[in-house]
Amino acid sequence: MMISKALTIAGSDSGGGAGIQADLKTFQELSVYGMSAITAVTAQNTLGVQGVYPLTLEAITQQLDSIGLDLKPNAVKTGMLFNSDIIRIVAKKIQQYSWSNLVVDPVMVAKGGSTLLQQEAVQSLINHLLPLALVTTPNIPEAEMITNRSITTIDDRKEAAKIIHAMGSKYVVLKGGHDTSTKAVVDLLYDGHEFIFMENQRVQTRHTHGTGCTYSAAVTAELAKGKTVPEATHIAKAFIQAAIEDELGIGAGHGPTNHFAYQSRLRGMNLEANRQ
Ligand SMILES: Nc1ncnc2c1ncn2[C@@H]1O[C@H](COP(=O)(O)OP(=O)(O)O)[C@@H](O)[C@H]1O
Ligand SMILES: Cc1ncc(COP(=O)(O)O)c(N)n1
Repeated sequence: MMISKALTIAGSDSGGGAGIQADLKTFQELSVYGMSAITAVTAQNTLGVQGVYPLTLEAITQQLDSIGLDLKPNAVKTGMLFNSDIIRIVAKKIQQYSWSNLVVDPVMVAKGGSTLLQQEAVQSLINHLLPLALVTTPNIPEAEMITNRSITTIDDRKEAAKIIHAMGSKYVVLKGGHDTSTKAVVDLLYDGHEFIFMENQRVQTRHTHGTGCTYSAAVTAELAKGKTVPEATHIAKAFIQAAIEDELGIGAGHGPTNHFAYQSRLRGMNLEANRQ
């Protein structure tokens, strides 16, 4: 059996809703073999981030070498990278091992406000990582940081997507979760030529911890299986919508999304179809 393989290079979330844990759960649900290189350990739960412990460059390099010298990921994603030294070493290893299908989720700030990428590292992300990206998936505040512009209108979003594309990312998904002014949640996909709007009903919930990680992991899993970027982002949007809608209600704060939901629904539909 030939199984598709995906690698996540990101931070660990002890609460299990975001970071490495969200990525591996998503890979598994989408039938992709998951691998991980951990950049930082966070002490985190649904109430917030209690501690951030970046790993040494040696530990990060060794994990990437262990994977690069043996296992060949079909797609790779980056999440929390924390500082510019980590970004530089990650970019170097991605090039050294010729890893393609790179999804860059430019994680900067946790939902509760804790810093997951130091301010001075944004320029390193632009210089070293975006030129390697097949897809970059900023939310609105991240796109504002990368482009140094404020984003309020749809035209602002389009302009920001163009700027990020010009920085070297072949596709840009500017996610719309942070724009609460409309009933729909609209993600904007840009390929350098045209804009595709991907839209779903906004779910009224506080349980959105790890939505960005889960979404970009789903894109990565589908790319690993050979899907195109428009196909992968379409499936990822359905995956995250199901994960937010079927909430688990875990924890006293901003709970995790439901990584089981997408497959449970598909199984349900298959059962229905078999009954007819
Ligand atoms: N309340 C919601 N209802 C439905 N989809 C959402 C909701 N919040 C976020 N999403 C979707 O989840 C993904 C992550 O969105 P976003 O919140 O913008 O990013 P991040 O989690 O990185 O801050 C996007 O595909 C977005 O459309
Ligand atoms: C280790 C880690 N990585 C990323 C996030 C961002 O989470 P979100 O996907 O909700 O923006 C997080 N809270 N913790």
